[in-house]
Amino acid sequence: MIKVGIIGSTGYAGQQLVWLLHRHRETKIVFLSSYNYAGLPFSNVYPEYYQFIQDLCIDIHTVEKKLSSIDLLFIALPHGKSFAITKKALDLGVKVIDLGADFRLKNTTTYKKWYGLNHELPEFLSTSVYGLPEINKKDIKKANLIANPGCYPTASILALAPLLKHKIIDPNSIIIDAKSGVSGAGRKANVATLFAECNESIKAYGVGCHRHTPEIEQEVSNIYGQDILLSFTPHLIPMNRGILATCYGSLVEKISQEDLYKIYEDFYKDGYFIRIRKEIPQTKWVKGTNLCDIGICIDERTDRVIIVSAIDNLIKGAAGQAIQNMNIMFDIEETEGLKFISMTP
Ligand SMILES: NC(=O)C1=CN([C@@H]2O[C@H](COP(=O)(O)OP(=O)(O)OC[C@H]3O[C@@H](n4cnc5c(N)ncnc54)[C@H](OP(=O)(O)O)[C@@H]3O)[C@@H](O)[C@H]2O)C=CC1
Ligand SMILES: CC(=O)N[C@@H](CCC(=O)OP(=O)(O)O)C(=O)O
Repeated sequence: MIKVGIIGSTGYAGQQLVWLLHRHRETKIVFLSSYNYAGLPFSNVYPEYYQFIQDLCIDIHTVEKKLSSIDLLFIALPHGKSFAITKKALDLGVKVIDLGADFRLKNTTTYKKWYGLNHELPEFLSTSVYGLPEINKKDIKKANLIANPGCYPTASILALAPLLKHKIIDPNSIIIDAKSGVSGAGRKANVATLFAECNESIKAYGVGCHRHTPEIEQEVSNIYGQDILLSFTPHLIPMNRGILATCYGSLVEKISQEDLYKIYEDFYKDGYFIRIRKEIPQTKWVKGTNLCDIGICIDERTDRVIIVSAIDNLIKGAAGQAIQNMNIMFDIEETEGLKFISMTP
């Protein structure tokens, strides 16, 4: 049994970890922690867990005392809040999976520029691993610290990786147009995600300046083997969960739809969670699952390729991917606790 603790368990991403781990056969939750709800039962915060999860939420000081009783710490806190506890855990030999962004960007100047914070643990960046299993599985196996990818980057990088690995598109032609449900913004009060503000409306935000841009650029540059700059525009959609990323690139030479389909199938042949679809996917097909559905279209008129990927932001975009990483790190079946089909309707 892998003994785990969850910090930030009362947020949307943390709560989703609890939901998934509850039925994971190889883990035991040792503690859940919260900031505002410390001392209260988890099921007071989320009454749907009544009878199933009886743990009290503990505070950060109690977490520190309990670190030596776990094998793995999940952290689901806002940016900039993970540094101190990550160091304490790693010093005690506890592995860490951080669902936030504090260890994703390898360059501290880039982190400062996009997050407005000084990086407090630069010495950990050379060994932290970007936890996208379909790309970095070998490194994840050996890692002690995983930077779990952002939700938009997960959908975007998985959509673009085969095109870049095989140099099928001009790397400077990439445009990503992505949409997210409101749970992507977290549970904290936020005027933009109030029902009356976002229902019956769609808006672009972070246009030209969203902090996931450098994260996507870093990872696609690694895959391509050369620095890439791209355009990324996120949109808020009035639904609870889901991300749809529509990615465009200019072909460097003509390729048939069938050949490109084969390239994608081959690239993801070991990726249980990646489904290369003959149709263009919808978020509904992956809602509540750890799947990423990818649809491919060659636009012969413009010599562009259009790739559409769909994920659930809280599962493949956060908690599910974190558990997939845990499974790989602890050498258990990669799909343990994650084999769901979306619930319809
Ligand atoms: N939502 C999503 O789709 C995704 C989120 N992530 C990342 O996961 C992390 C958590 O996000 P999410 O669950 O959405 O956010 P929420 O706002 O829903 O939850 C944040 C959690 O952090 C705790 N917290 C808030 N402020 C502090 C603080 N100052 N010190 C300690 N704890 C604090 C909260 O505690 P309390 O409840 O007690 O206030 C809560 O448990 C973030 O880094 C986010 O970027 C990554 C991918 C997708
Ligand atoms: C709809 C919405 O607001 N989404 C969030 C993305 C959340 C996420 O995955 O991001 P991090 O883990 O990098 O914070 C946003 O755009 O800020």
